[in-house]
Amino acid sequence: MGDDQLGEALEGSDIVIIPAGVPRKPGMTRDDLFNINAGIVKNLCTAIAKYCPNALVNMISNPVNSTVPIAAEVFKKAGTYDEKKLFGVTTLDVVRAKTFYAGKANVPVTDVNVPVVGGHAGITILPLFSQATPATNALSDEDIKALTKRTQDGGTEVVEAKAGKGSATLSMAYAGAVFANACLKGLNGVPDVVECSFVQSTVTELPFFASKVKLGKNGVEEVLGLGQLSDFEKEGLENLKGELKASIEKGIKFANA
Ligand SMILES: NC(=O)c1ccc[n+]([C@@H]2O[C@H](COP(=O)([O-])OP(=O)(O)OC[C@H]3O[C@@H](n4cnc5c(N)ncnc54)[C@H](O)[C@@H]3O)[C@@H](O)[C@H]2O)c1
Ligand SMILES: O=C(O)C[C@H](O)C(=O)O
Repeated sequence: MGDDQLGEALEGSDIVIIPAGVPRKPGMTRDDLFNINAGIVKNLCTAIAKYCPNALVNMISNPVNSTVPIAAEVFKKAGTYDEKKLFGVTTLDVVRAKTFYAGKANVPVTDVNVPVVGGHAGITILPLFSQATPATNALSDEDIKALTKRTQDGGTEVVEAKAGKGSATLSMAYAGAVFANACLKGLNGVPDVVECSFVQSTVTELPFFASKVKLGKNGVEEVLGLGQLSDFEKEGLENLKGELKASIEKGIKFANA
């Protein structure tokens, strides 16, 4: 298997999920994967532009905060870019936020929803527990801070537990399936399909940002706003912008070098 078979694998695809590349080892940040994964993603996106330019792309390969902008630049150069069709998969952050919230609030996880906005690395992952449903009074400010930190560090926790044998795989498979299924539902005209994703955005001044996105027959139907934030979340939002901006710019620069 290799580049020779890419055309055959991609032709006719409505959706392409990209999990290719190296995972972190303990002590690494997602950005430490940039040097290897940026080239892999660039190569795959060049092939997507050639063989299935209309497909929705679900980007899983890290660092997502940079690989999504790389993909956008590759598609722009090829003349195939459609901002409605490019998604950074941040569903695992939502899965984690839901799980940790359900445990602390003592509610069934299947009933829980928590939007997670920003990006997909460290402090750029911003769970909005003030908007979690079902609402609860059982959580103190300290609890919210701890849940936020655990959500932000969830990937690192797994990488450390696996001690050099990779990163989250089964939970990512679940999250990847949830997100791809939502995309397929949207393509098939199912109404009101909403998931968080890292997409081209005007929600903040940053060109890419994760927030709730309504999915439809052409991919993104609407990028939804942030809603009411708590003071803690407002502070988190301001604090993440510098790192997220730098990661986005790094991807754009790489793709145009
Ligand atoms: N977005 C997320 O939430 C999330 C979650 C988990 C993992 N990840 C990322 O997904 C990526 C893969 O992680 P993993 O744990 O599955 O790693 P893995 O090593 O288990 O799998 C990576 C796969 O990529 C393939 N690959 C390597 N180079 C390739 C190339 N040039 N072209 C095509 N395929 C290639 C390998 O053969 C392997 O099958 C990593 O970058 C990881 O950080 C992201
Ligand atoms: O943490 C990682 O390196 C993999 C992935 O991004 C995750 O959140 O589990």
